[in-house]
Amino acid sequence: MLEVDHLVKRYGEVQALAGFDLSVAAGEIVGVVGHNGAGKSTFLEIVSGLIRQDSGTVLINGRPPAAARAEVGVSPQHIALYLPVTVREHLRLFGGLAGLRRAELSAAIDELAAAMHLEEFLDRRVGILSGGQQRRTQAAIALIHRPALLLLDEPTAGADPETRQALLDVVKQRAAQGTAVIYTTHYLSELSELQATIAVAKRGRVIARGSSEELLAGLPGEVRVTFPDETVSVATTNQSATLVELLKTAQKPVESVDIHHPDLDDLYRALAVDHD
Ligand SMILES: Nc1ncnc2c1ncn2[C@@H]1O[C@H](COP(=O)(O)OP(=O)(O)OP(=O)(O)O)[C@@H](O)[C@H]1O
Repeated sequence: MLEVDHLVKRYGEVQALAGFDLSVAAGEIVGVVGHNGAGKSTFLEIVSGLIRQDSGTVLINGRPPAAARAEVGVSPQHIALYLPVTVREHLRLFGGLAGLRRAELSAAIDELAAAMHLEEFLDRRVGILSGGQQRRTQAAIALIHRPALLLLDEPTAGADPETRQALLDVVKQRAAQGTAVIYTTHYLSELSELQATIAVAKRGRVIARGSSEELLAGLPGEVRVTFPDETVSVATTNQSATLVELLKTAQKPVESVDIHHPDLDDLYRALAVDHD
């Protein structure tokens, strides 16, 4: 559905993308993770048709971004809304621009308002909404015309748990209906919940791709057991077996145990070591 081949983009001295490759199938959710400045937003801006690459290709159902705008829904990282305009007017405007007719548009607004918990403030001006409510409005704009490709750039940044869950549920539902989704986030737990394929971006390239289980498998976690006079800490890929062993062989009272499972931070660290 989306084929991205060797994208390169420079901003003066800064090499934002240095050969970025990614493919996404219909119905697939790909979570793009990576340190600040890895090139995630630049990649999404090119796929959205907002900026142009220096070289490389992007094909959305066989067409370049400029010819495929109607098929793409975008929720940018930074809130981009018209403050004096209501939520409903935003959805009407963007739905209308994407070609939805009256009845279709009203039905789409009602459906999204319910799914994203927007009903209560549908007729309020965006300028007086909270940050989380603005986030939900921004995501709803991306979804209103049922795009075949959904680009969500940190859609849950600063969102409360209710907003986050509403968004995750809608994304799962759309993917199940065949929408291809690219989702950038710094929260690996969201990508696990979405059962997303993870693409790790580093310095303008995708350096690893797989499920979170695949990427985290083999990374060591840690088991720490605290005794009255010392703390023993063991790096291990099998935390429960290591803990049982430590407790069995302990010759003194145990004050506390602490198990650390590998997470996104460990993944970042491991990748940094492997690829520097
Ligand atoms: N308009 C611009 N002008 C100059 N440099 C830019 C511009 N946009 C991005 N950059 C630079 O390109 C690099 C990649 O930025 P980008 O925003 O794509 O990273 P990111 O992975 O989305 O980061 P974050 O997680 O912080 O959102 C950074 O070094 C950034 O400073």
